[in-house]
Amino acid sequence: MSQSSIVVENLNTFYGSRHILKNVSLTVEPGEIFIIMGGSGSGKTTLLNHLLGLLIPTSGTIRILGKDIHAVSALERQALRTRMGVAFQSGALFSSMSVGENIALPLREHAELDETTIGIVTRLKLEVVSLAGFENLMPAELSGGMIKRAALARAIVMDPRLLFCDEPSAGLDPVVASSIDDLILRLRDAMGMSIVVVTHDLDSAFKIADRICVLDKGEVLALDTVDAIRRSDNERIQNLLNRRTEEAEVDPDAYLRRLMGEKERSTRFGPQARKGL
Ligand SMILES: Nc1ncnc2c1ncn2[C@@H]1O[C@H](COP(=O)(O)OP(=O)(O)OP(=O)(O)O)[C@@H](O)[C@H]1O
Repeated sequence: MSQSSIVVENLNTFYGSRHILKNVSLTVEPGEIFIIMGGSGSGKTTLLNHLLGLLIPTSGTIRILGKDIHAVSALERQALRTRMGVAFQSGALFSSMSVGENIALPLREHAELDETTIGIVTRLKLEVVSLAGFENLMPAELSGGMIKRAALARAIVMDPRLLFCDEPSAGLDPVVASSIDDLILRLRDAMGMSIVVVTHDLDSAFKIADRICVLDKGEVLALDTVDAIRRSDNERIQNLLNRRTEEAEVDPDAYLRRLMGEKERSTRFGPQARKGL
């Protein structure tokens, strides 16, 4: 069997005396789309920062592409990072540079390529994310969805073996969010890299995930396939899934009844209804 792209073993993190990540162990396999989910404050960003080598664990190990990210030399760590692409939630494009310049930046910093080749690679990657012809626009001229696409183009410009996406559909309307999901699936199929996605968006997670890691208060509550997570009878997982239902589905009649001070009659959100999720 081929080597896992990421292996995390017994990761513990403290912020001061607060135990934030508790004995987290997981693997991410080659070509897998691996989702990290969990409620606010559950530790998703902290875990992502660990996978990127930006935080030092209190205890435990993190192996990226076979290397312990904190045991290697600074030079090796730098080399590892060039094999990892990151698309940040905000896009994190430089506002003073055109879209094309933003995407070319990693090539200029890390690859020894002439300007013609940099231009070709940049335009190729823009094409991959359906932004061909937009290279001369400035980030401020892009829509929210286009910013996410440009951020993905920059993240893949070095042909990474690992791609990390932080809340790729945050702030987008459902149609645009779904097109970003499709793009993530397409990137994995075309480039074969492992993709780690941090998201709050359950629909997106269910659509693109091979496996989902559910964090709860810094612990791995579940780590399994989409089907297994959906079928889980673990109450905490069901609560997490149902939170989405309650937020997403506002029953206007029930709302009015509540405002009128009537007792809830509808069983729509009752325990039986939840089981049908
Ligand atoms: N630099 C820090 N110093 C102290 N505590 C922190 C720090 N960063 C995060 N925390 C705490 O660690 C816990 C986990 O935070 P984290 O940002 O990883 O959660 P999250 O799941 O990404 O949340 P969200 O979805 O709201 O972004 C939270 O209780 C948070 O308050």
